[in-house]
Parts: sequence; structure tokens; C-alpha cells
Amino acid sequence: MSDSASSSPSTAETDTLARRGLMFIMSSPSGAGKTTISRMLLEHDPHICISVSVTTRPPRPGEIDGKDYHFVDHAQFDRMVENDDFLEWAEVFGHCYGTPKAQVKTGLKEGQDYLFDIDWQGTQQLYQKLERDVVRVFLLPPSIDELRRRLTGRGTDSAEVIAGRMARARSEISHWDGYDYVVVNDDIQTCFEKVTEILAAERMRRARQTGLIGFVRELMRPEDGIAP
Ligand SMILES: Nc1nc2c(ncn2[C@@H]2O[C@H](COP(=O)(O)OP(=O)(O)O)[C@@H](O)[C@H]2O)c(=O)[nH]1
Ligand SMILES: Nc1ncnc2c1ncn2[C@@H]1O[C@H](COP(=O)(O)OP(=O)(O)O)[C@@H](O)[C@H]1O
Repeated sequence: MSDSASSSPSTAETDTLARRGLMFIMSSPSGAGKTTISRMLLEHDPHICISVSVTTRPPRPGEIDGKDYHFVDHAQFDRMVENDDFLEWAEVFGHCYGTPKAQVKTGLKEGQDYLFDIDWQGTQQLYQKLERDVVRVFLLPPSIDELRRRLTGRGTDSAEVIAGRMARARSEISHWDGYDYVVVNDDIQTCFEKVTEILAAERMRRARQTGLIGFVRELMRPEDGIAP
């Protein structure tokens, strides 16, 4: 190896520079595809994990306790609120949803990224508390008709529940301007690629790359015997 190669930082070093984790929030009107995109991200990216919310909503068929949500009853949820166990919580569609505090705060310091599938109310609360760690992404459906088709096609909700979700869609969409990025989820693969690019760029933000100070100091160190 030449002198210049051994004294300059390698690509491997730059890839593993210490970095503070980020909170990657994805919101959308119900049915626009945030659960689908979240699952794709988690499957393809080993550096991000989901922040599993606590909810009083009953599980849907196929949902697993502890993986999709922590399913609790109202009394348990109220106790967690009283104990200040949540970073944020909100009532959506008549059920309570909350983001547990414990894991995220330590994980961020260790460089762990977290994905949040939460609504606009939770997004505002997290942004107020942890602004510099938060990246806010809003997904839009290509049309209202397509949103209805997706909610119906998902086959998890009754006609009444779907009508309720459709009725709320317009008010949810009205919060699009409280987000850093907005992506129209038309083709699923294209949407996934765009979301992945946002995540990659946000990881490179200077303020998040806590290892840069030492790295740059090393780059600027005068070489032995050569005056600066
Ligand atoms: N504020 C907040 N919202 C949440 C949380 N977990 C889920 N939500 C939101 O609650 C809403 C209903 O979620 P869900 O019942 O899973 O149905 P979905 O709309 O089909 O994903 C969605 O807008 C979620 O983003 C949370 O911890 N906090
Ligand atoms: N780009 C897309 N094109 C077609 N169907 C989609 C697309 N994205 C998601 N879907 C489907 O739409 C339904 C709702 O998606 P989901 O991810 O559950 O939405 P949300 O979590 O926002 O409520 C699911 O059946 C999903 O497979």
C-alpha cells in the first residue's frame, strides 16, 4: 500500500463514521400506502427499525402483537399516559395510539434510525420535542378514487369503517404542508425508491454525522516532517 493510501481515510472508514440516528416519520391518509412502504423499507434496510406504537385498536387479521402494534386496553393505555411513557400520543378513529419513549431516546444516540408510521398530530408533537432528529415524509394517493379502491382492496375493514376513513381523508390530506417531503404513491416501486433516496440523503446531513469532527481533524493533520 502506498503512503498516500495508508494515510488517507478509506471508503470503509467513511461508511462507518459515527452518526446520530434519525426519526423517519411517514404519514398519509389511511390507505395511501404507508404501511406497505414501511414494510419494504424495513425489509431492505438493516439500519432502520420501526418504533412499534401502543394502541387500543383491536388487531386486524394477520397483525402480530409486539410487531405491528402493542395492543392494550384503555386502562393500560391511561396508565402509560400517567407514567409519562409516551413521546407523543393521539386519538385517531376513536382509538388511542402512542409512541413509547424508552427505546428511541437511547437508540438515537447509538446511531439507530427509527421509522414512525404515525398521523399528523403525532408528527407535530415529535417535531416540537425533537426537531433536529425528525424527518417528515407525507404520502399522497394518486387520486381519491384510487384511495377508495385501495382501502376496499385491502379487505381489512368493514364498509362502515372504510366510509369513516374516506370521510377523514380530506382533512388528513390538508396537513401535507407540515411535512419536509411529499411523495405521490402511484407506482409502488417508484415511491419506494423515492423514499429510500430521501432517507439516504438525510443520513448524510452534516449535523447528524457526529464522527466527522475527528475524521476531518485527521485529514487536516500535518504530515510528519512537513510544515502546515
Ligand atoms: N399520533 C400517533 N398516530 C399513530 C400512532 N400509531 C399509528 N398512528 C396513526 O393512526 C392512524 C390509524 O392507524 P391504523 O389503525 O393502523 O390504520 P391505517 O391508517 O390503515 O394505518 C394512522 O394515521 C397511523 O399513522 C402513534 O403512535 N401515534
Ligand atoms: N402504489 C400502490 N399501488 C397499488 N396498491 C397499493 C399501492 N400502495 C399500497 N397499495 C395497497 O393499498 C392498500 C392500502 O395500503 P396500506 O399500506 O395498508 O395503507 P396505509 O398504511 O396508508 O393505510 C394495501 O392493500 C396495499 O397493498
